[in-house]
Amino acid sequence: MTAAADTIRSELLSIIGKNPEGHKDEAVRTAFASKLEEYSNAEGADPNDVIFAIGKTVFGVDLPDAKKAKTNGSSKPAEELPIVDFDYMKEFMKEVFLSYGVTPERAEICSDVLIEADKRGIDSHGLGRLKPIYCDRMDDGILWPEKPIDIITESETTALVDGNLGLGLYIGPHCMQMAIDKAKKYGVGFVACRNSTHYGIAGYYATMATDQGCIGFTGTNARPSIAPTFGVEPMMGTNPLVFGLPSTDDFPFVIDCATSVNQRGKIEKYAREGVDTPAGAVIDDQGIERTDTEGILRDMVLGKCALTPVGGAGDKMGGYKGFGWAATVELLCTALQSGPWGEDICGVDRATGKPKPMPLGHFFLAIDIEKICPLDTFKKNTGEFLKALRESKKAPTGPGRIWTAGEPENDARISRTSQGGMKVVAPLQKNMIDLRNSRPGLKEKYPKLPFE
Ligand SMILES: NC(=O)c1ccc[n+]([C@@H]2O[C@H](COP(=O)([O-])OP(=O)(O)OC[C@H]3O[C@@H](n4cnc5c(N)ncnc54)[C@H](O)[C@@H]3O)[C@@H](O)[C@H]2O)c1
Ligand SMILES: O=C(O)C[C@H](O)C(=O)O
Repeated sequence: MTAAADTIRSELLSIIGKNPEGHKDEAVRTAFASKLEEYSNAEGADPNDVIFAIGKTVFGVDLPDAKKAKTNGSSKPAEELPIVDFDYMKEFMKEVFLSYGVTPERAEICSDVLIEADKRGIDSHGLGRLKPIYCDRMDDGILWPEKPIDIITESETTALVDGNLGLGLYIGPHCMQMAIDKAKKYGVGFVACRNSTHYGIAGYYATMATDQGCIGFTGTNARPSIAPTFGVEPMMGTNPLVFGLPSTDDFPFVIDCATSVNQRGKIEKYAREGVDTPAGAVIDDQGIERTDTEGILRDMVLGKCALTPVGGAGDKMGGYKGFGWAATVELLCTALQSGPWGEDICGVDRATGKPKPMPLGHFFLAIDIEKICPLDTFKKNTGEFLKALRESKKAPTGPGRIWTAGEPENDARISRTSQGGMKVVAPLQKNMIDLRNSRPGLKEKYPKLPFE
């Protein structure tokens, strides 16, 4: 949120705070209505801000949707953003990878991992990451578009792989397929990987396993972000710890999330939308909560603030559990691989500010279910339990529905597909235009993008 929007919002809160019965007073109602409209026109105001709901239900001020703020970094409200077809978007991303010299087969898989994030509604890790993360790192020479994948050690059921700082987006699928192939032969397959780079949504790999009748398990480390419980220094990546299990549902059970309250991509998304980071997700070097999104992103690079583990800071809500899971992932990504962690993978030389390589580790485990019990039996057992969870008694205070992991992503896929694709927010439109204008061959292929 911009400082101007923030100030107006504080004024609105102050009107509410100072006038507990203000909604009954015509003068207060008028003042609130005009301030709310001012807020709705301020750059960076959040159209989903609860203040609009308070305005409507308490003060009876119902601004038309189009007035509810400049959204998504654009002067257009969300409903006016262009919807771009997924296939178009995937092809565009593939062309970008090809323009860097990535082979067609690998460019295809890299763009598939990214578009899958957008299809699943994981906006933090799809098109939004093409640039700044992957393209900028290739431009900076800290991540290589094309490198061999070397097998360092291998047995029937295990392997250690070296990605040579190529794109994690093709190294990840390669390693998970190795683990699945081993599982299909011997029951289980475990692949540890070193010298890789950012591999995108971990759930992609768990789903590769479930699609092939396996239980999938994966994790990756990442640039240091999470502080230990009772600490303030970013020591661990946001380190997703992810399981996938097939079921009779139309979608697998996939618990795909970071071991921090918020991951960094989500904070980048808040920045694109111009909104604050929710309190509790970030602390400064004194352990004080921070919500200023832009400042957080800047200071995280310098290691001056940290993300809290799942469960939050301290031990009241069990933050030490998230801390333990994040540490487990970091260990599984470094101990077998003798890989670096912490400042050695922060991506920036903190003395000079220059970008530096960030060799990451991943792990992938696949278990072939048929080697233990019939796949259909397993799916039926999982499906029945998940259905029972969803059908269990709902909290009267909640939305009246229970989801199981993987379901929100399935819902997003259905609704986005039915709307014809994805909304491309203004900052991402700009990134696409920049890439089209700067990458060889793209101007000819894309003289006009769908939103131009
Ligand atoms: N490559 C990396 O370094 C890296 C690091 C961190 C995160 N990530 C990726 O970022 C993505 C988002 O991570 P996140 O931590 O923001 O995830 P999140 O907090 O959005 O949680 C997503 C998970 O929770 C489930 N879920 C969501 N709402 C639910 C509900 N109401 N009830 C039941 N289940 C629910 C989803 O099905 C999903 O499994 C993931 O794909 C993750 O793999 C990648
Ligand atoms: O951005 C990272 O370094 C890891 C991950 O993708 C995240 O968003 O936290």
